Order: sequence, then structure tokens, then C-alpha cells
Amino acid sequence: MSHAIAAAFLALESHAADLENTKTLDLFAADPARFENFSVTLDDFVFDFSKHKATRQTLDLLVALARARKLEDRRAALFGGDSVNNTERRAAMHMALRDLSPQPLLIDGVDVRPQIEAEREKVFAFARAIRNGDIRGATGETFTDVVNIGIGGSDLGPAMAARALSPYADGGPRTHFVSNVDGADLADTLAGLDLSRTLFIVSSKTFTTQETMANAASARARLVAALGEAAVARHFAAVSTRLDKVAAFGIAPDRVFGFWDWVGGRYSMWSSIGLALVIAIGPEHFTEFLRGGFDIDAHFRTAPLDRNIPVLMGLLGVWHRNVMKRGAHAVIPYDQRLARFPAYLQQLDMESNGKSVTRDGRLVTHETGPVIFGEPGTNGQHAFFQLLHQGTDVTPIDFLVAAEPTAADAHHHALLFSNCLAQAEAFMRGRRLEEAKEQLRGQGLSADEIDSLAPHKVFSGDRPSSVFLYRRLDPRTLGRLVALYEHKVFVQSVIWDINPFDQWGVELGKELANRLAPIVENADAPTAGLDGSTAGLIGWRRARG
Ligand SMILES: O=P(O)(O)OC[C@H]1O[C@](O)(CO)[C@@H](O)[C@@H]1O
Repeated sequence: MSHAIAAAFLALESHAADLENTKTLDLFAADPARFENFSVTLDDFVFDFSKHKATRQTLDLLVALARARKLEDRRAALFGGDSVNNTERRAAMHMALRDLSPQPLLIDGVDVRPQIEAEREKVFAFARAIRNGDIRGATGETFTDVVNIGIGGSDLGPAMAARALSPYADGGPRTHFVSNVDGADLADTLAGLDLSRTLFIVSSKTFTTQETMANAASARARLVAALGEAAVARHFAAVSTRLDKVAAFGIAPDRVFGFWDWVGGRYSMWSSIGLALVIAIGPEHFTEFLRGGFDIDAHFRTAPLDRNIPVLMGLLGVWHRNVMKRGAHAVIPYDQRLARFPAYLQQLDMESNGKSVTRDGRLVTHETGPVIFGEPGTNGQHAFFQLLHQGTDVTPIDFLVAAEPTAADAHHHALLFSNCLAQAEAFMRGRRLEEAKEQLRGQGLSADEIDSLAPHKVFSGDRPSSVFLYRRLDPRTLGRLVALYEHKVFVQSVIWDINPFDQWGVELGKELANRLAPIVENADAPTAGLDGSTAGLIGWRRARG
């Protein structure tokens, strides 16, 4: 670690010590314009970070750390199509997929815009034909249901977005997502579906992923049993970078949609991987989704670092992770249709920044990515918020909420919105022992009862949160949200000097699963050489199989 970076961290640590006796509420008292000063508005979108215990000096020190890490140069390298994914020797140019300008998009000196636009047009034409019934199944029926078979980045993005944007799924077929190798996933999804009206999309960047290949083979077998071998060409489409492998599966070339190795799996929902989503919401709404991502790219590239939403998200996360030593980060959408957004972010953030070595392979000197978790509010309030309010660990929270009701019921939205703001306020405000006692006195309790109960009603307060307030959850807003988090993850990777675009940590488990599968399937296969626990568990299963 260079001297400048070590000095930047030391300055942050000493500043944190100075702030120890300051309450976040005091910061509001000292600055009547704190909300304006500690929030950023982007069109009809507000990022409010005023409830973090952070001052102007905190921001200056965090920006100094970012500069010491050369964030602006690294951002230029990212957008310039450099091989920022150094361990796989690739660019990470998912932003090119949503660049709606006419500018050339250079990767290794080649303008990739024509290929991107051609592939997108092919996806759009196919989606339109499915939606309007020009493309039909083997028996001449229109498609009423689309089943996307994929996992991780080939599932979570489109699945999350199809749910988030369900009000925009006007007139298209229903979409379903099968990911788990547990056969129950496919079986439960297909129960009740009419195979003669069902289109399967096999989505896999590598077209080798065990779960996806197993589910695709089972879906194919079910279709062949129902409609015959010839139906496969009419009922299957595929999305992959490995067109050679797709051909071997028997999917017709005009139903194969490609993308490129410079698009990471968890960054791929902007590509042909979005096919199921395009079929669900239509090309026009999908283009609005792309536009939302493109808005954020422009903001990320041009806004000053201390007014730059993804930079602030990333740096505040570094403040909490590295200076305050907080190990988790919660994302709570007060928006039921964003129910899968926390799961989507788990892959985006934890697969990207869950690393222990730097870009050049040395052990990191600081903590890297936190555990990301979340559930929609208000449900989370009745599940794990107790720990967030009074547990011994402090967990920073992102609250996401729309300003406008999404359903016709304004009353429900008023309740939802109030709950969101009330929680954020409660985490910041807390309740002192004296306040707790005062409240209990008002309830007519005896002095002894008050003394014994009051400590249980104390909230430390100063528990930090950001609020993302958007007008409504439409395709453009969703595009903005996804791109904001993508760039936040990138900013943090720069501070931690790690490669956010590889995922070697998923390899070992995959290798071992492939080694175990034949031993589990064949009851006579020897278990010698396995560790005692694994052999014991297989033996227990065999005895009952
Ligand atoms: O699209 P594929 O190649 O099937 O991979 C699915 C997922 O598996 C991973 O490689 C590892 O879990 C993810 O990065 C990826 O999104």
C-alpha cells in the first residue's frame, strides 16, 4: 500500500475518533440545510445520505482516498474498454450495451457498436414476433408462457426486472424463471403450463453450467415426450457467448442470441440475456431501461466526485466497512415489486467484491465487500429489524422507495412511505435511557418497573442509512438503480484494489460437485479418498436410498 493511501486511511481513522461523541442529529441541528447539502438530485431521483454520521470533512477525506487510488483514471480505463478484468484479460464494457449515443464504442481498437445494435435488433424482432403471435409453437398455437432457464447472472437480472416491471408487461406472454438444479424448480414451474404454448430460453454465457444444462435437458425431454423431437426447434431459443455449444443442443441458429466475453455474467442483463424481459415488457420499455443505465453512466463519468451518487455510495460503504468495521449492508426496498432486488445485488456485489487478493495477487490490507442482504419493507420490519435496531452490530441500510403510489390505492402507499421514513429516522434518532424512562412514567409504571424495563427500550441511534427516493418504479428508474449499484461496486473495488470482474471463488465448489455427482449417482462407487464427513453423509444417504 502506498504512503498516500495509508495516510488517507489514517486520516479517516483519526477523523472517526473526532466524531465519536457527535450525534447525527447534532449535525442536522448545526446545519439547517443538511438535507440539501447531503443529498443529490438527478432529474426525478433523490439520493439522500444525510443520515450517515458524516461531515463535509468526512467527504473530503473519502474523496482524497479515492484520488489516492486514482479513481478517475480507473473509471476512464473502464469506459475506455481497457482490459480492466486483468485475470481474464478482458474489458468489462457492459456500459456499451446501454450507450444510446451514436459515438463509436472501442474495445481493443474495434468499434463494437454495430455488433451490439445488430444483436439487439435481432432480440427485439424475435420478441415482437413472440408477442404478436407471428412466431408460434409446433402445433400452431401462440406462446402464452416463456420459461427462462439460467442461473446467477443468467437468471437474477431478468427475473428481478420482470417482477419489478410487471405493470409494463402489457400483452406479452407470462415469464417464468427456472434456476435451481433441484428438479422441483422445473417441475413446479411447468405444472399447469401448456407445453404447446411454452417457449424455453436457455440462457448461459458459457453454456456449460451444470444446473442450466440439467434443467435444459429435462425441459427438452419433457417437450419431446409431449410434442415430438421436431418441436425442439420451435420451442427453444438460447442466449450465450458460446454459439458452438448451443448448436450442439439443437437450437436453430436464428433463435440463438449472442453476447460477448467483455460482458460479465452479473453485468449481462443489458445484453441478449434480457431476452425474457424484452418479451415480457416489449422492446420500447426495455429501451427505457437501457436509457436509465445510460443516464447513470453519464452522471458517473461527469459529476464531481463529492456530488456523484455511485461514488458517494461506494465511499460511504468504505467508511463503514474499513473505518467503522461494519461487516454487513442491508438493502430494503419499500417497494414489493423490488422483492428480488436484494438477491440480485447479492450476486452483483458479493461475487464482485468478495475477494482477498489485490489485482496483482497480493493479500489485501483492508476488509473488502460486506455481506449484502435484504427483504422488502415493511416485511423486514417484522423479521430482522430487531437486530438492526438493537443488536450489537451496526448495519448500514439502503432504503428504496417511490414517491408515487404504483397501485391505485394511495392509502397503502402513504402507510408504506411513512414506514420507510419512520424506520430511517428511528435508526438515526434512537432513544436514550432517560427518554425510555419518561415514556414508561407516562404509562403509570412503578419506579422499580421503570428501572427494570427501561434498558430494554433504549436504542443507540446513529445507525446509518441512505434513502433512494424515485418518482415511480418504471423501466428507466430500474435501469438507473441497477447501474448505480454496478458503479458503486466498481468504486469500492478501486479503493480495495481488487478485480470486481472475475469470480474464481465459485470454481472449487463446482469442481468438487462434478467429482461427487457420479459417486452419489452410483451406489457402488467407492468413497475412499473422500473426507470422513463427506463419505459419511453419502453413506447415510445410500443406506436409505
Ligand atoms: O451464464 P452461465 O455461464 O451459465 O453462468 C451462470 C453464473 O455462474 C457463475 O459463473 C458462477 O456462479 C456466475 O458468475 C454466472 O452468472
